[in-house]
Amino acid sequence: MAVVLGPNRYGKAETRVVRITRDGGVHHLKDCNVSVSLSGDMGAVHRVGDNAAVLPTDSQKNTVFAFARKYGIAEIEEFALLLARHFVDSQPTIHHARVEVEEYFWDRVRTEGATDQGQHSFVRSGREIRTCVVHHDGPSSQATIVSGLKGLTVLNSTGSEFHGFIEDEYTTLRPTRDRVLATDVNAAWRHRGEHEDFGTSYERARRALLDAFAGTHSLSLQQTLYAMGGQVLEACAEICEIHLAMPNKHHFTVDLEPFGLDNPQEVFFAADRPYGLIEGAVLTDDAPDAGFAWE
Ligand SMILES: O=c1[nH]c(=O)c2[nH]c(=O)[nH]c2[nH]1
Repeated sequence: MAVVLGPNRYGKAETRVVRITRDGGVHHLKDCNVSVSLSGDMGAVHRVGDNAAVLPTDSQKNTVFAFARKYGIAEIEEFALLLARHFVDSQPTIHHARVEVEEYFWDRVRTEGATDQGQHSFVRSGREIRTCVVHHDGPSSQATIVSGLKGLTVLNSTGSEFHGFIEDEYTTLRPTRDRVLATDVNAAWRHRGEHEDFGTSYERARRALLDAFAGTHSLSLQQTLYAMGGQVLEACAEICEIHLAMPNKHHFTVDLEPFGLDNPQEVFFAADRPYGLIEGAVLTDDAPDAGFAWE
């Protein structure tokens, strides 16, 4: 029996980089978490510890900071592409780069009455986290770009039903015609190509997700998921595939009868676990092959 090296990759995970751009007294903040993962001619380092082909993860981290200084961070997809291309194109032993970036939003602090407030004071936003994953494997092939978001928490206080499901000997769930539907939207969408306005595209996709969540009278979270994915694809011609993972954040109507009280859908127990986890992909029928986009 012979032992061989299987798929492998390595890189610096979670470089936290904050880029401040000074526009006179007005500052702009970009707060990111960058994870680099490289692969290539890594047989010798695994077999005999020969590091000649290895670009240290420490250098990868330094590159993230240096690029943030040299080029700034506009859209996270552009920054990820810049890094991915740099690692593959500058190092003959590196054949593939995966760069993942998370962006954390900050809002300006604005104080009543003061005119110069908010120019350099920020409060971490309660918004979702914006994400992207870029793969690049050399000048001959197109990079793949997946954008997305995590933790977009939404709730419909009515307009949701769940009935008609299988009832077996273990079923206790009662069918309902009116329930609270809440979820944390985790979504990742694949762009058809490289040349996008990623900022506008992100806002359009996010808007479509929210519009579809609010606008769908839901018979199941699965139906809502499909409607949300479909609306993103309809609103954004530059996107060909979307993956969604949505926990069903159950809100159980509390039985207040022991206290002589009714509860006409007003008081809920918001359980945090266990939760139903609904996952699915929606794509256009002409979506090109995904390649390694989802790896
Ligand atoms: O929208 C739902 N989908 C399910 O599959 C499910 N299962 C469950 O217990 N509640 C729900 N709700």
